[in-house]
Amino acid sequence: MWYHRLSQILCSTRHQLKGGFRLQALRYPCFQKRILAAPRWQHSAMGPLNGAWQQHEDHLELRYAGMVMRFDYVWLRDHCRSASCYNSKTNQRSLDTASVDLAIKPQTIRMNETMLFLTWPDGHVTRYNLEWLLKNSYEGQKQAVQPRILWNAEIYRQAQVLPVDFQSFLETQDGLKKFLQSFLLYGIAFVENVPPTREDTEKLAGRISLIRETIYGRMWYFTSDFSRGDTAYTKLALDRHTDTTYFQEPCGIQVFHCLKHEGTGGKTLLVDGFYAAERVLQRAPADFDLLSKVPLKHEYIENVGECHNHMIGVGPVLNIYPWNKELYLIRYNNYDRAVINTVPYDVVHRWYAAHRTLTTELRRPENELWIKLKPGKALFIDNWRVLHGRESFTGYRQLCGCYLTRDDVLNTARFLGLQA
Ligand SMILES: C[N+](C)(C)CCCC[C@H](N)C(=O)O
Ligand SMILES: O=C(O)CCC(=O)C(=O)O
Ligand SMILES: [Fe+2]
Repeated sequence: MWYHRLSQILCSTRHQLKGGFRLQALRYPCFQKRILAAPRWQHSAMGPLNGAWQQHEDHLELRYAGMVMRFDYVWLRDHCRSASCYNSKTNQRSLDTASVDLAIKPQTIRMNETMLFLTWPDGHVTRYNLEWLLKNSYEGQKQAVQPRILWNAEIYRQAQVLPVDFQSFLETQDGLKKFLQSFLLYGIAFVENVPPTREDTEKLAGRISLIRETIYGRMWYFTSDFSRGDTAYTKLALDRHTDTTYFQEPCGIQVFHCLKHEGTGGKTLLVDGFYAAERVLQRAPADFDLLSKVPLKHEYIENVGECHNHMIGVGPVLNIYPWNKELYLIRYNNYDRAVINTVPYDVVHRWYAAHRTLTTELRRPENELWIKLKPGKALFIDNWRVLHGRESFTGYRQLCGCYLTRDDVLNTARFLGLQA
C-alpha cells in the first residue's frame, strides 16, 4: 500500500519538476544573459540510459535513466569523492565544508555515458558516477522506502510466515537472515524451540543486537507481583500500546518469552500500527497530518520501594520522514500519555478527533492478531510499529524479555545484505 501512495507522490513530483523548469525560464527574463550558455540540454554521447544536463543559475539539472534530478552547486562540491575530499578507507569526508564558497559554480561541466565531470574555479575536478548520483539524489531517495507488508489478522495469517528454529537462528546466517527479513517486513517475528530460560532468551537477543538496558533492567523477568509501579506487573488486561513512549527515543524492539503460565487468559494482542495509520491517511488525511505534527508528552512516574523514576518523552503520535512522508515511528500509549499542555485548545480538540480516528482503526477486530505465548516461543516486536496488549489472566504467569536498540538490529540486517 505504501508503494502505491509513494509512486503517486513521485509522479506528481516529476510533473512539478517539469512545470517548475518552464516557470523558471519565464520568471527570469535576464536568465540567459547571466549564464554562459543558453539553458539548453547538453547530451552525453547517446547511451542506453540517455543522460543530459542543463546548467542553471543556482543548480544543475540532470536527466538520467528517466529521472530528473536537481543538484545545488555547494552540494556537488561538498560530496566530491576525490582522494583529497573523501577518505574512502574510512568512508568519511575530509573536505571542510565551511571552506566552500556558498556562491560556488562549476567552471566547466562535461559528461560521458557513465560519468559527470565538474571543474571548479580553483581547478579542482570532481567526478561523479551517474548511477551514484541517481541513488544519492533527493529525487532518488523519494523512491527508497523500506519494503514492508502492512497487515491485519487475515493478511498476516494468509502469509503463513514461518517461525525460525532456535538452533538455526543461533548457528546459521541463513536462519538469522530469514528471521530478520520477516521481522523487517511485518514488524513481528517468532523463534521456536527456545529453551525456556532467561539465559537462552538473552542469548537469542544478543545474536541480533545489543540489549538496551533501561529502568527495568537489562533482561527483565516479571510476574504479577506489583513489584513495580506499572500495570504490566498485575493480572489486568492491557489495551494495545507501544512501550516506553516516555523515552525521548522509545525502545526499538521488544522481546517477549513466556517462561511459565499456570492459569487462564493472558493472550497477547498484536496490531500493526502502520496498517492502521495508512487507513487514517486514506480516509482522513487531515487527521493523519495532525497526528504527525502535534507533539505530546508521555510520562512515567514511579515511587515504589527503591524505584524512583520520572521519565518524560516528547514527540507526535505519528513520526514521518519529511522527504517522502514515510512513517517510521508510532508512539501510542493512552496509559502513559501525560497532561497535554503543549497545544492550544482548538488544536487540542482537533487532535482528540484525530486520535479517535486512529484509535477506531487500531481497535477494529479484524486488525487484531491474538496469540498465546508459550514456553519455547519467543516473540520479537518492532516497538516503533506494532502495538501489543494482553488479555487479563489468572494464575502464575512468568514473562521474561528485554528491549533491543534499534540501530543494532538494523546494523545486523544491513550486514546480511537486507535493506534496513
Ligand atoms: C516490559 N516491562 C515489563 C519491563 C516494562 C513494562 C513497561 C510498561 C509501561 N507502561 C510502558 O508501556 O512502557
Ligand atoms: O504481560 C504481557 O503480556 C505484556 C505486558 C506489557 O505490555 C509489557 O510488558 O510491556
Ligand atoms: Fe507493554
